Amino acid sequence: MKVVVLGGGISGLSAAYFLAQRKANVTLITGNKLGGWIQTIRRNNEFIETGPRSLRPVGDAAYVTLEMIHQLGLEKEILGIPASSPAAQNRFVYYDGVMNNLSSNPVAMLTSNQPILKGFIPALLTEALKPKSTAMDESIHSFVSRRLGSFIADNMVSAVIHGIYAGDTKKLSIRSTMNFLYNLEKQYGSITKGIIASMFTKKREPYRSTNPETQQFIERIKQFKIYSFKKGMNVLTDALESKLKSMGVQIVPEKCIDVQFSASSIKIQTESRLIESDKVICAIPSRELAKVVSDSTLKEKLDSIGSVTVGVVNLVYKGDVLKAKGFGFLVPQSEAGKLDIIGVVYDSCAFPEHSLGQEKTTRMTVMMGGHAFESKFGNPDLVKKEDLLAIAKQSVEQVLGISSGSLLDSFVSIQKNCIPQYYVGHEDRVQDIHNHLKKLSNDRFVVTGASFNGVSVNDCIYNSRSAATKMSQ
Ligand SMILES: C=Cc1c2[nH]c(c1C)Cc1[nH]c(c(CCC(=O)O)c1C)Cc1[nH]c(c(C)c1CCC(=O)O)Cc1[nH]c(c(C)c1C=C)C2
Repeated sequence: MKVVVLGGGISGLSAAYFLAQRKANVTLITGNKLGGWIQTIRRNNEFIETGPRSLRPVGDAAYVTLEMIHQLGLEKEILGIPASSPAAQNRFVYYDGVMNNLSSNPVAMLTSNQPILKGFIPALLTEALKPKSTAMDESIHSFVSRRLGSFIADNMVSAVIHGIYAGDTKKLSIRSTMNFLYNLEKQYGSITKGIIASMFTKKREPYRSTNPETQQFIERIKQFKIYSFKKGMNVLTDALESKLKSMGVQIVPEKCIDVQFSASSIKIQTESRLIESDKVICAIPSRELAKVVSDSTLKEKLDSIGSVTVGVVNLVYKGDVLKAKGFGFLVPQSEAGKLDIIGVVYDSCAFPEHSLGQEKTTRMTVMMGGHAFESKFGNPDLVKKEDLLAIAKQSVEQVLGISSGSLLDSFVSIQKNCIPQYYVGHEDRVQDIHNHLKKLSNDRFVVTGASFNGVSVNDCIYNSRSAATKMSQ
């Protein structure tokens, strides 16, 4: 069976891998950026990441990722962060002019007297008395305000959503982004009642590898809170590329410029060739696919899935400049008038091994814009990188009390449309796209990737595996 995979990011690479494992004849059309958003850069003595920088080893999707990592022979390349590390324990939210610690220890957090936790315990206690909504979907902000009050929605939840989607809680769907909370209300009438009830319900068996050695490896890595690789995240995409070559996958480093559906096959036009295939797994962003299909209804549906741009500024300071160690800090939407950044990851706290020099350095990544990119900084194509650098530097130095003379290196990237946004109604929109594609291609063209069903690297790999299983039947 001949299958074409579109997309050279983690979704495309892993879809090609799972198909090749299932003995399909695979052609992978990667475009010119293998690895997609995963890009590690070695600068002087530091590895810096401009995209995803760590993985979480929790849940079925994570276990599938770990199984693949083991099959790729990367077990010795892993850098794990134990639960005792400050990077695993402390996540800060900059609110009301101070750093609030959303510590991984819930008792320590709830008994602390931090401004962001004002009214949190009473809100939790009264949540169970609030009526259940019958709406099929609503915004995160509306859901959280209804159940826990607008203070928690505006501050704590807005900060957390900045740290995952760089998105606007008033537009994002509760059903598609925080499905566990949505389901608790639907099933038990309340989040708190649902949490208590689920403590007494039997849990579904987690995903297990059929290979005992692989399962042992998964159990070992599960002990970490997060992990990366000794030479950064590109270790994973590079290993996939090498493996695909050794499995006989044909890699075409060209862009797809046209897709035609016909009764018997699908025709993919790249910059220099026309490839005809029985089946296609499309793992490029929804809006990119919209540009290369001619069916106007499909185009419109694909274009309705939005995305946001994030300005990513990597900074390297001389010495240890962080007074409080942790994963980093987030800035809620309520602080947007005071600070022009949405979050900062303290990379050197999590992965000190990514600094190779003799002298101590502090590496951090400042995230800017997201849903507010255009209103804050203007058109992403016209924004000057030096302006973003100046804002990022000034913001972290002010908030963290760092002396400006200690900056050793910086790197700015503008990641245009890097995070898909699951707006209210996303679930129906995605179903509509699947149904339409089914009609057009008789189930021979499926879409996967971060635009549809989960933005994390683990979700992308898991969904690519499901698509590969479906296509190889
Ligand atoms: C400030 C911006 C961002 C930071 N990370 C991301 C953005 C936009 C991107 C991102 N972060 C997470 C995911 C999902 C993948 C996953 O591994 O689950 C994505 C796409 C994970 C995540 N990061 C934070 C939270 C609460 C989560 C959810 C899962 C978890 O609990 O680990 C917090 C967080 N993100 C950033 C910072 C600075 C931060 C906390 C201090 C940066």
